[in-house]
Amino acid sequence: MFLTFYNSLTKRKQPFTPSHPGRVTLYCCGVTVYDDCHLGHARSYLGWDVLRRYLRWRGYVVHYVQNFTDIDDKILNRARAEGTTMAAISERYIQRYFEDMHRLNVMDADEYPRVTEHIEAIHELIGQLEAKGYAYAAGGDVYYRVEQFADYGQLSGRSLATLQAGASGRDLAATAKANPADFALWKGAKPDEPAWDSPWGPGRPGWHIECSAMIRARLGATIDIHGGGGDLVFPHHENEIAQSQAANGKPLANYWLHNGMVTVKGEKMSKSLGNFTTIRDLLEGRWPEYPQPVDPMVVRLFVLQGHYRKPLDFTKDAIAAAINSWQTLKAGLLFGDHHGAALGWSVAPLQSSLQELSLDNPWVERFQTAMDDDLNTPGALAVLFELAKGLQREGNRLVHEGKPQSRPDVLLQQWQTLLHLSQVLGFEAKANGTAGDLDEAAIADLIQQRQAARQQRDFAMADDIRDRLAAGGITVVDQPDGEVRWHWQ
Ligand SMILES: Nc1ncnc2c1ncn2[C@@H]1O[C@H](COP(=O)(O)OP(=O)(O)OP(=O)(O)O)[C@@H](O)[C@H]1O
Ligand SMILES: [Zn+2]
Repeated sequence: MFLTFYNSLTKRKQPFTPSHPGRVTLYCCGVTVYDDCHLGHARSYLGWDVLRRYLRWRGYVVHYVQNFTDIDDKILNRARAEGTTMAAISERYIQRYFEDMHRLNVMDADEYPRVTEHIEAIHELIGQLEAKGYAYAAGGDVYYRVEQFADYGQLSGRSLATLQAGASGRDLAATAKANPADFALWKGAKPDEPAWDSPWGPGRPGWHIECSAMIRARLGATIDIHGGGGDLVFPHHENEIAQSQAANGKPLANYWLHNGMVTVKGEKMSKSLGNFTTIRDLLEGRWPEYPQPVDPMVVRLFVLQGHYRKPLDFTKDAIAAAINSWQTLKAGLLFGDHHGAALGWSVAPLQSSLQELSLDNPWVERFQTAMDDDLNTPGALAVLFELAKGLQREGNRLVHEGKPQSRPDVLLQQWQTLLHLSQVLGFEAKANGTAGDLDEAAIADLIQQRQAARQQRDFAMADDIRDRLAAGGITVVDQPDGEVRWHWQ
């Protein structure tokens, strides 16, 4: 079995071979830090988190770098609106980025370079491009001369001729560009804007140059994998390639991976369209469609139930389905906590390492086959759900019939397999203390409210309360005699 990725550069699935055996260099474009992250961002970084976890699980040492764009018009506008500095805005949203990602159990990157820390490296790169004839200064700006780079369009498939035909005369008139397809490497300072000194006069870097400079500074000329959202293919990634390859004389990345968009009614979720839901609003019960706290693992499940390259529509139904699925998976993950003692297990949950799990374990094999196939997380999750459902059935037998069908050691192995494989996808269940957890008084209260709603034939309200209980891990069972029982899932 070998690992394959769909490479956007070659437009086909390819076996993965890193430049140095056993080691992987990975760079993913990071956020522009002017506001809270929405679910589109969550998808992107959850996706790369799983890529990274999976590479590690496959035995690679991964060096993962993700930038923060901390120089940008949007940050500047926000700073102006709040009467503060770009640095203060960036700092705030970098901290909030970490809070959000930690809640989603996204592992920290090895390095988080910022543009403001790489001004020198950017100057050096622009200087080299200029010396090689790929860049020219004009009107206080510096532009990349696209015509000079024969491979322009290799990633996006857009030819220079089409780009030129599509560019309006206005583009050219508004700047000092020689050709409408050229793009800014350095933007001359405008009055009242933060500016950095440079050999071309004061100003600030264009957007694309930052990634080329940071990749070279932190990871070298050629990296194994470059990731980012599909919306970045053109112009951002095309321009990264043009800059890096022209300056270094080597390819920028051997594999390009792009995630599909989170959409709302078919449109990309984005700040500019105003159709976004932030991660924290969803987790903290402020999404009007589902005004209850959502477990961060539900977000992870919502994302991973789709293949990373496909669009993913954010709807109430999709979240409700993920809530249900998480209850199943969580019950499986907590099987040992709930039933281990009754089964006479003495082994602490994660004591056995993966190596100790039998290699011909069919679940591990199926999981790996799915993930090796361009990170087929829906396929991998199907394996986890099969395990979780089997354990849940056995838990019920144990509770209701006094003993399970399978031997306790077989169940132990299944449970440990489930824990291990879930961790590869970043799923962890806590027995207590998750956002949705309720204490017994609150449960009794909600059950009473549900009964009252049912008596008033307000079934929508009754269902909402049952969902709220389910989100807290409680199953409500209506007895034929009208009694209501509940149990932890
Ligand atoms: N709706 C989305 N679905 C999936 N990925 C997204 C979505 N929106 C942004 N991303 C990805 O998140 C990463 C960070 O994006 P960035 O900070 O540039 O946001 P953006 O695209 O400007 O978003 P917005 O337009 O909402 O501000 C990029 O890789 C981008 O492709
Ligand atoms: Zn980038």
